[in-house]
Amino acid sequence: MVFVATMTVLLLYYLYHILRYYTAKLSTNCYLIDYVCFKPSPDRKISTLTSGALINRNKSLGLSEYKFLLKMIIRSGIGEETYSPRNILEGREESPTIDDSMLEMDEFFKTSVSEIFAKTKLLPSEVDVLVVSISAFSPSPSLAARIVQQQKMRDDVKTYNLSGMGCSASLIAIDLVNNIFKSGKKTVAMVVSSESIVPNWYCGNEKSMMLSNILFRSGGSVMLLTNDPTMRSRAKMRLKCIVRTNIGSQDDGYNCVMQKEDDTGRLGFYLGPGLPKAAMRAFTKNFQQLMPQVLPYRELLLYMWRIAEQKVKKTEGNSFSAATKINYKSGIDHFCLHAGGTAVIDAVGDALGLSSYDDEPARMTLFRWGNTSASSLWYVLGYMEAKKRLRKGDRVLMISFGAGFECNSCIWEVKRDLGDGDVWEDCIKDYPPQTLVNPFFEKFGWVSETTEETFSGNMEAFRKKVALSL
Ligand SMILES: CC(C)(COP(=O)(O)OP(=O)(O)OC[C@H]1O[C@@H](n2cnc3c(N)ncnc32)[C@H](O)[C@@H]1OP(=O)(O)O)[C@@H](O)C(=O)NCCC(=O)NCCSC(=O)CC(=O)O
Repeated sequence: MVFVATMTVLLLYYLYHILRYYTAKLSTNCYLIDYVCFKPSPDRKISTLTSGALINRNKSLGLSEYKFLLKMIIRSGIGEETYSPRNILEGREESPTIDDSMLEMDEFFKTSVSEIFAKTKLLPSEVDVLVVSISAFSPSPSLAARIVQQQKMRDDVKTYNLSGMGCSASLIAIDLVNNIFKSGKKTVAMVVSSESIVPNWYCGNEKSMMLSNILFRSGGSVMLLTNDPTMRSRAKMRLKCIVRTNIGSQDDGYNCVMQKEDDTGRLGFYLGPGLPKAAMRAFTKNFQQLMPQVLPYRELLLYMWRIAEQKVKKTEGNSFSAATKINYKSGIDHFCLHAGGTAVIDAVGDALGLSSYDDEPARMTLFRWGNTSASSLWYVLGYMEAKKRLRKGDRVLMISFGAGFECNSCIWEVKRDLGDGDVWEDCIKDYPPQTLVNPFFEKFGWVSETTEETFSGNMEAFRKKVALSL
């Protein structure tokens, strides 16, 4: 009798631990419950005419800078409907205040954070972990604390505030959450990603710093994630793997994106001409690590064979040129690329042999929203969803780049057919448009034909003509 009782207790004890082990294992998955992107109000749109007036306010620009800006704007892949902070629209870009920066953040927080709770029917009090990734505005108390205050979150919520980590910070935040989830304790995490444009509008005339004014626009995204297996039927996607690469030990990688002052002391973001090359180097390294987790064995063997062949024959090129015949689409269904700029999208697209269908979500995001930095990936994903491209079982590759220089990528598995329109709802039927040409050339094309002699070097007369074109 005693023996049977002892054996039963022992059996129950082992069963309990086996059950706990498997429950904990199940709770280490990372599920994306839902996400929302921010759509600022229509009065914040920055059209060709508003941009023209904005450029004309910068008295430090000479004819060569006007020509550069015109060329860049025409080639940027950015359309007429992106959003700017209010201080810039009000003509106060040279003297931003903390209140201006807070206003830009608050409009996003108050709309999108509230929206995700309404959408998921979760409560702010159910959030255990909050990670905010906003790179270039880091006030005290932190922006994470501001969200806790606005949403009246629990006093044991664990907050993390990632700053200075650039456009790739949203995947860095996901990586952080994924690592927290590995503890096995059931957790709900919220990631809030955006960028602050207000304090970083560049009012000088250094070309590599003016470029950021053309590319970066206001936006933001909020994601709710969990490792709780009881919530997995509600989840949109499950994280399969995430790979992070940092080439900051190499000077050109470290220096190619940098917040700095120009020679006259004007603050801004420097985007070096070497950025696309650094991005490709980081991407090559990142992808080498990601590939074994993505490609089917046949493609993987083919890839390794090609690399070996290249080494034996001592032919030039990176792992992508070695692997030109590799079919990446055999392991990935959708390519969610950071909408950082046309050169970056082109480079990744060429390396992976992507079709115009594959890179359409990134190009359309750049056109409609501009480079919204850390949040841009989620607008790209939103485009895929609004187009009803994401089907149960599909794999989505997200690739992001950011200051550091970092390339971070991950694979998501779609858990059910998705078709939420979110911020694309009212316009998705118009995309892709017939042309991505913006009206800058039509309005200001004459600038490229202008020489110093045309205005006898009189920039005031030149600016007056620009004003008349508005
Ligand atoms: C700016 C562009 C749209 C221009 O397109 P083009 O097809 O015209 O490009 P191009 O290379 O022929 O360049 C045209 C002219 O611009 C000049 N030029 C190009 N890039 C420049 C730069 N960064 N600084 C200064 N000049 C630059 C070239 O020398 C050339 O000059 P000339 O005419 O005299 O020969 C593209 O180059 C682009 O998308 N670049 C990458 C943008 C970028 O850095 N995005 C990432 C943002 S950072 C990010 O997203 C992450 C983060 O911040 O963390």
